[in-house]
Amino acid sequence: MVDLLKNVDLEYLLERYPLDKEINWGEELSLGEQQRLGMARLFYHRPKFAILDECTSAVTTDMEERFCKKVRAMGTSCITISHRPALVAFHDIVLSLDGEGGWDVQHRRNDSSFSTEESDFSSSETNRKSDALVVQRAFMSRAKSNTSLRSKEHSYSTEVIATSRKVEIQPTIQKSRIPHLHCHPRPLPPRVAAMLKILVPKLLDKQGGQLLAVAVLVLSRTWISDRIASLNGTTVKFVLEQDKAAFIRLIGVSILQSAANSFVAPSLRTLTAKLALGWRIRMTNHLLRYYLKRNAFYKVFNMPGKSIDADQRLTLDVDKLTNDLAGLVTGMVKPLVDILWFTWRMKLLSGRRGIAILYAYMLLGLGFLRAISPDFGHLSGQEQELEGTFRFMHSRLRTHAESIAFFGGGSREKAMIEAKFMKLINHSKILLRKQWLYGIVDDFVTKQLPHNVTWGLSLLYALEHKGDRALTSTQGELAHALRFLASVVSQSFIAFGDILELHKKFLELSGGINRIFELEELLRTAQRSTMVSSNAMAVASEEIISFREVDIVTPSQKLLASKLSCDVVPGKSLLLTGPNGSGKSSIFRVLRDLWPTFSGRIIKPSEGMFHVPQRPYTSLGTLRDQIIYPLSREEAEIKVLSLHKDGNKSNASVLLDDHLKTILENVRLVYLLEREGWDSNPNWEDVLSLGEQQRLGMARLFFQHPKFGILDECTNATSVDVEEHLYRLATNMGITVITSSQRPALIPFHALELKLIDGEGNWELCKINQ
Ligand SMILES: Nc1ncnc2c1ncn2[C@@H]1O[C@H](COP(=O)(O)OP(=O)(O)OP(=O)(O)O)[C@@H](O)[C@H]1O
Repeated sequence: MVDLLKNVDLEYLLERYPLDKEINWGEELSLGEQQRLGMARLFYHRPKFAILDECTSAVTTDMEERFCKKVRAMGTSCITISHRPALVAFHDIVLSLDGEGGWDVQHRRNDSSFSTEESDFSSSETNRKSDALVVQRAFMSRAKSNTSLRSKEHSYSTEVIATSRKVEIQPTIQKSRIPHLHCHPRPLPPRVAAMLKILVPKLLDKQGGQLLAVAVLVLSRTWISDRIASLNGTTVKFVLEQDKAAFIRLIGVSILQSAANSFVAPSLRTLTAKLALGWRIRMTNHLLRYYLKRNAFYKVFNMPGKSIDADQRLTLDVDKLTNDLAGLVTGMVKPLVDILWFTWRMKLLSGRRGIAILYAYMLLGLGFLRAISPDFGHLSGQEQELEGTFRFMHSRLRTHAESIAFFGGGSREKAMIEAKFMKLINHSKILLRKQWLYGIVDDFVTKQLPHNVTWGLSLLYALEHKGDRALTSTQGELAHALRFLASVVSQSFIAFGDILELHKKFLELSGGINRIFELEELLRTAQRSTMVSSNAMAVASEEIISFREVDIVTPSQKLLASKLSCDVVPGKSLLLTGPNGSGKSSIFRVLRDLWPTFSGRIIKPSEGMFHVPQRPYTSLGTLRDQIIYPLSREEAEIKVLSLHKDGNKSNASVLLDDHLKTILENVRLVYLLEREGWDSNPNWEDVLSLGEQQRLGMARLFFQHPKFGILDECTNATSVDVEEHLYRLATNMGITVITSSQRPALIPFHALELKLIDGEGNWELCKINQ
């Protein structure tokens, strides 16, 4: 393993992460590091044939050539998909496709030149064909003269104008830095208070009305239960007295009561569901307000050493919590009302002694059950977390379906998904077992044993009852009273059971509340976490992007660039170079406030800066939405109107589409418009190639037309000529760019080069002399 990592220059990962540690590699490794890991995988498997699909586009050309040599030495035959002419030297056949059905195969001759076997390229019929021809020529000229491109690349000289102080690795200093997102978890009571503030901000609103209606319905249900209990006793009395007329009257009353009861129960259920829905809206809106502000979602997902399943918490957990809470309102009000009502009834029937016996039993039972109850809150919190991990495994599979399918990784993924599923199931089984055992004791104490208490109380009542037992009327009265007493006692015990149940529900709820409010607290902290040290500050200026003595530090506290200082003024673009993992994208993350600044000063425009990231992103929506992202159509129309200084809103839509069409022509994607039209809505990530997605990224830049463009290797899947064309366009439009790239062909478009030397803090700023 160590040798494999050495082969791809990743041995430093062993110092950072022990071999057996599970981390979120996708988030913690740079794209180049991930691609090198991919090559390590290839060297490990040593296959006879390998298909390499632009899998080294983010590593330097030198390293790519080194990999090709090693693959050859292993005796592996490759089919390589690439835009880099340098790789032709390692292949015997070149197949070029023009995307219009045309293709061309060239074979290597003995003298290393290539002969065309079959060609379908006619004199440029379409733009795409002419593009393909340019690419093909670039490949062939590279094959003929392997050095010609290099000599072109090296026709620029650089002059060092600033450099970092020599940085030695100082683990103790790095350890003492403050983590990127850090907050102290609060105890449960303040979290409950915060939740109540969100859910019930005032009593007199729609939700307050619903809450009141629930309380009224619960009261009426208790009253109806009491009446039914009383009727129960009265039936026996009338049966004993054989009073037919009274009996029929009683049946009439009973039917009316049953009808009322039928109305109350479903209404209560519906109102409770409405209450839950209302609370879900409030809670979700509250969380979304922080989640999608100032990129808090990024900070939460990129916490070092801790993975927060925010998606699960925002969706299923909030739903469960609000449903449980609404259920708790009836669950809490009902037993409390019941217990008060029936206590009063008990007092009338059996006096203080009866109540004392009843309460003594209840308190003892409650104490006993509390003592033996497992920590259901923690257990159900854990269950929700495991549920979240299981879902996450499936959503990862969906996101990376194509790569996994190419690797044939189905069975490995199955094993991993099954492992997570088993963990969830085992936990659920433990929880079920604990619930079952607790349920037995709970049932015995709250439902079974109370029968004996009822008997005891009935005996007490009968002993104290005065009257002639021989008389039928006395017997009837006694029978009525005893049945009523039995009903009252049993209702009291049901209420008592519900109160004990509440304890269990509270415990379970506390797990949900803790999960949601842990996220809420992190999101709030993320709003404030941009500047960490008191020395650090950000200043807005329209004309410059400047780093003054800024430390670039990863979330896992590794120093990448020490006291970085450099200025980018309009017209003087900056090229950022350095080996994979040296911190090029990290500088952009700090610039965009995704990672906090620990020291120094960053000066940047408050607007007029547009980032095109390394990994392309396609949003949901039409082709139009892709180009204008992140603006909405209305905002884009306003932008175009102001661009054309046209106040006529009815023209906006046509003007916008014309403008976007020109941009598509510029990035050579107009065939997408012909193929898909303006309004189709496919899943763009699936229907566009990586290079097409990258060109769309550049189309976004041209639409935004900012003063500064931050381009993070966002054209490395396009051919060199297209890349040069795109940069020429940006320069002509007056966009000053800060580019992270491994491609020397981009040097002419920049005035400065910032070299990150080793990813250990050292850097060098050079002036490019054209
Ligand atoms: N979220 C993170 N948590 C911890 N470490 C990270 C995180 N993101 C990146 N890193 C580490 O920081 C270092 C710099 O990463 P960065 O993405 O800036 O590299 P890069 O120079 O842009 O590389 P490439 O050329 O491969 O794109 C890498 O070693 C990477 O492993």
